[in-house]
Amino acid sequence: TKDLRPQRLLNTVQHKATHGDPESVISDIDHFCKHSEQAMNVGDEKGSILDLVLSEVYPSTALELGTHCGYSGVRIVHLLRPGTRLITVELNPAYASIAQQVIAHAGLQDKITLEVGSSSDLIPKMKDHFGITLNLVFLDHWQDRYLPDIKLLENCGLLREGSVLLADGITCPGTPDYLDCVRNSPHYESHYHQSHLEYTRAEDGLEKSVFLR
Ligand SMILES: Cc1ncccc1-c1cc(O)c2nc[nH]c(=O)c2c1
Repeated sequence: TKDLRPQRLLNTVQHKATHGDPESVISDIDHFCKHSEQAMNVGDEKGSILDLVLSEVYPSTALELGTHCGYSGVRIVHLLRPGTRLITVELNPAYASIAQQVIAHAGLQDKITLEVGSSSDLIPKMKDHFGITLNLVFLDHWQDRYLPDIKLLENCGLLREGSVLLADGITCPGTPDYLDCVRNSPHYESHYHQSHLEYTRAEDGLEKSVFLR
């Protein structure tokens, strides 16, 4: 049966959040997820760590893997300089449709390119299509894809010295093979920001890894 939570989340954003106001979209989604039902967005606690890393990196081009309902995409673009472009990739067309409407409600549709499809298909097309290297990659799609996708990003020449990878779900659901790589490879400098699984008391955190080339 179709998961109706994303539609209910969109309804609450469209009825409660102020059109064109990203902060009200973010706080409305947090309120909905805290008081109504669980969702797979990064949430307010880990979201503050995302904000902190973003303010340090201040990327001009960013890639997000795993759009879900658009919460973190809105959070990322809202903080960045006007010329910044975010490419966000979502495999599930139903989620992508919800996210597109959430992003539009926040008034950020001109700054966010939403690509529907698998990261492994879309990443190889990014160099030609966008002709850029990425300052920031936010990994929030599926933990089994984190490691293969960063290898793909490296091989496609999309990372440069200083590119920052920020990965969600490090402890819950957990990404052991990815962690082993970024923490032990000489090509990455890694740091774990401990936090909690969105809207719960379970431990989780974000891993920030700088690509050293
Ligand atoms: C929903 C949930 N319940 C219990 C444990 C973890 C999760 C959970 C939370 C997230 O933020 C996720 N983000 C991207 N991809 C995921 O698979 C995912 C899973």
